[in-house]
Amino acid sequence: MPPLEEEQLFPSTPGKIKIERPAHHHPMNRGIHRCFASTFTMFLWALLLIALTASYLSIQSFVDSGGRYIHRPVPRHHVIIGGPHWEKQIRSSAQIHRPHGLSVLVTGAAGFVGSHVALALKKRGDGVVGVDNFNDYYDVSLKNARRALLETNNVFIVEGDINNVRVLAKLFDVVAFTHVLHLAAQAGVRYAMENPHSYVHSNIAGLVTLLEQCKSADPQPAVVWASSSSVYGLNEKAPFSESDRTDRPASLYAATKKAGEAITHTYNHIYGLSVTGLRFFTVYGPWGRPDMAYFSFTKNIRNGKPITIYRGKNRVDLARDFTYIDDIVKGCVAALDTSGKSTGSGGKKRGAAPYRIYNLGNTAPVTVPTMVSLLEKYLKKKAKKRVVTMLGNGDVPFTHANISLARRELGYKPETDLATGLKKFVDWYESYYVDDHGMPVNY
Ligand SMILES: O=C(O)[C@H]1O[C@H](OP(=O)(O)OP(=O)(O)OC[C@H]2O[C@@H](n3ccc(=O)[nH]c3=O)[C@H](O)[C@@H]2O)[C@H](O)[C@@H](O)[C@@H]1O
Repeated sequence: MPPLEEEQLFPSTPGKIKIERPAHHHPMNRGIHRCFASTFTMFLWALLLIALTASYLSIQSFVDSGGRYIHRPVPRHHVIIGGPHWEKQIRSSAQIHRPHGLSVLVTGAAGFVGSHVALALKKRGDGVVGVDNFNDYYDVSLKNARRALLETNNVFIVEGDINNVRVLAKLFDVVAFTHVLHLAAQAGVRYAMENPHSYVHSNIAGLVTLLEQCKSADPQPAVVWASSSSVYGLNEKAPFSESDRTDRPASLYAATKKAGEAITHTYNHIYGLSVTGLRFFTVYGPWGRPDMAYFSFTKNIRNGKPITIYRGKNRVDLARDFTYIDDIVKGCVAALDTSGKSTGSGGKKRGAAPYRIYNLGNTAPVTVPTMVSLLEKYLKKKAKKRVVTMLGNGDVPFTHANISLARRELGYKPETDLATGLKKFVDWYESYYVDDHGMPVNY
């Protein structure tokens, strides 16, 4: 959260109360008036005291709860935003090296999808600047390793939260971004039951802060952002099409993504921002997220630890339309290339701008136990399985994307099946988690 200004913390209400002068100055009136005035003054002081105590308590509880529910950003070193050296790094990172290239601000650039897309854009000659708060939701050293990879490719990641107005304003001061690829978010479906406020902080408040910056920018960038397959919630019609119902989310995570779709629509409608929402379907692959099942199962199987496999109602296996990262990268890049321009500038709309939503899935759901047997095969080790029926934890029984719209309008065509993609993941995992002598390490 940006720091609150002093005026917001201590509203100057007392100074704004106007005390009317009495019309008569009769001594008795004066006595009554003095008595009344001193009672009134005491009353005012009491009010002031109560107001100050209340605002102190509410600030205190805000600060307290903030410390608990918002993931702690873990800076690598003292972060300085601004100054000639910083600006030089940003400009160099944003430099476009091909005709008609893009200049893209990638939020969540140290994340799984963010780091992959940032690299792909840079490699084809686009300008890319990242922003990421490096929070400790999962292993920060993995985020730092992704950052190191990006830095060797001249992609600079600014350490900052998307809720930080000053960081965003500074970035837009230095670079006229043509596009924003907004991937920073609190991810994870079931974790929303443990830490609901972190979802509101990043997926709602952070999104609005970013959109405010985008709408005021001149020129306005086009915005492409990560929604989620989870918005389909209790939808049972398969495969899931973009026009299907999305008003019955099964988790708070899904609800914040659905809210994001509504929020981005208002910025498109009022300010002429070009908006594309991408509904990702369980993205996996090398450099992935350790909180996801395929990743944590790999770790546990390799370390001989048990894994828990959730099962749905009537002992039905859960299934996911697992989508490989390289396919998702192509979908993101195509969405950026076809986004169309925002029409507004400096907060004023000048005409209608595109508002689009696409499924980016694989169209081939696979059950969780099948995913586990593939891992067992590649790791050459049997999993110690614990199967539990898990209801009401935010999970949906299956996901299955209809990708006709993305195929038609983005040329999106997933090419990697789960067996091939998981093999690539396990190969990466086994090369990443080794010591200096090439021996496997537990992390
Ligand atoms: O497609 C999406 O929209 C979402 O995909 C994933 O969410 P999820 O499909 O729940 O991915 P995992 O957490 O990797 O779970 C995959 C499957 O494994 C199951 N699972 C998970 C964890 C576990 O310990 N055991 C287990 O059986 C889950 O119930 C689920 O069916 C991502 O985590 C979300 O960020 C993303 O938005």
